[in-house]
Amino acid sequence: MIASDSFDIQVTKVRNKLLHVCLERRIPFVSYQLPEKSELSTLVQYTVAPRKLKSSVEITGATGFVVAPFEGSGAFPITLLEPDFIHTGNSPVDQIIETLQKCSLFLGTKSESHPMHEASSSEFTRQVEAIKAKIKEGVIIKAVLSRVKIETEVSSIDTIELFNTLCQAYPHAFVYILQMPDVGCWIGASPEPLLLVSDERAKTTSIAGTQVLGNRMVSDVKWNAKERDEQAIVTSYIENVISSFGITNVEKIGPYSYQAANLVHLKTQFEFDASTIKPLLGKFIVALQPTPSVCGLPKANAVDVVLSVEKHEREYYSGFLGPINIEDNTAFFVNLRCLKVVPEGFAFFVGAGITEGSIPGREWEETSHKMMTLLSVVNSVNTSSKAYVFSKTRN
Ligand SMILES: C=C(O[C@H]1C=CC=C(C(=O)O)[C@@H]1O)C(=O)O
Repeated sequence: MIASDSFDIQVTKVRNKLLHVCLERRIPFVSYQLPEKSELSTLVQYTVAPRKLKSSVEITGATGFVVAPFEGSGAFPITLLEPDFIHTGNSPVDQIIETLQKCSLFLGTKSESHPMHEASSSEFTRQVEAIKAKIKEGVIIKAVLSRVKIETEVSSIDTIELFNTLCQAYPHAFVYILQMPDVGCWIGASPEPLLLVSDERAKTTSIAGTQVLGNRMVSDVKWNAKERDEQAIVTSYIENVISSFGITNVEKIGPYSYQAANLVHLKTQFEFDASTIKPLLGKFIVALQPTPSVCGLPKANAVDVVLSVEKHEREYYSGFLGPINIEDNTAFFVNLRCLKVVPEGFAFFVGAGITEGSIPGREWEETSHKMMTLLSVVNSVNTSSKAYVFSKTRN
């Protein structure tokens, strides 16, 4: 073993200890890995419960970590964790663990469990047809249809180990685990930045159009008209939002093929001077979100169609989340490729963009492939933990 490996193992062990105490004591926390950054950050709030915001507009000037639902209904509040403690790298945890072990403030937090409806493939087909009918009527030009799948065979999985494995498997994604009152415990590996703000520059992206990569090189992937249309809808929406804020000199790159785990998407990136949006951060996010990559167009009609067609609550799936002003990072991601820990096991949330050219069976398959981003890692962790339990019982 080389020295840096043993250092990493030590760092992970220390962080695991901290995260396990937070989980056990139901203390609000988030641990995350930003894309292309190997160092993780863990934020813990143990003195008071995280703040509920009435609107994402309130995030302007805030410091902490925000989690916002797909749609701002009361049952799933926009939540801002304002950390009492931040852990990065190998900083010591013994003292904070001692404090957290004595913290009983959140032990009575009820488990955030809402009944969830799993659509069958025939129900999904009917829903795709219902959306296509709305497109024909001219009510919308695109809507994203999502579904939930609950995996029950996961009781032997340690969620912290799952999170660590996801961090290693997906260094280009935003990987997180979080637990907050009224939000619950969520784990994800999002490929979609909503807004990244550094000192001087801001970046946003349009992602839509999906294929399974398989054995191909990313550069060999060819896109058909339906996929290009789907991506163009998201791109033009984002361009309109940017220009409605009077932002000029926008550098636009794409659309180009972009690998996200087992999949490839079409992506367009926009970069511009951050000074205009910094004082209007919340307003800008409200204008961007939910983008047609998770909702549809026109936005208000698409929200209505999605809410009337889907039989489950999206909760925090397809909302956004990320740090604000934490260690110089303000980085929001669309909450995709995610799961919620529920009493029955893990609830996976996935969706696909429906346009007039959509074929229901293909859209169902696409959602199944999207689910594999997390499910393949869940299965690998599950197999290794079952093998461990088996070898322990035999010895
Ligand atoms: C809605 C999801 O993906 C979005 C992001 C990339 C490509 C998408 C698509 O091709 O439909 C979706 O817009 C999801 O992963 O649940």
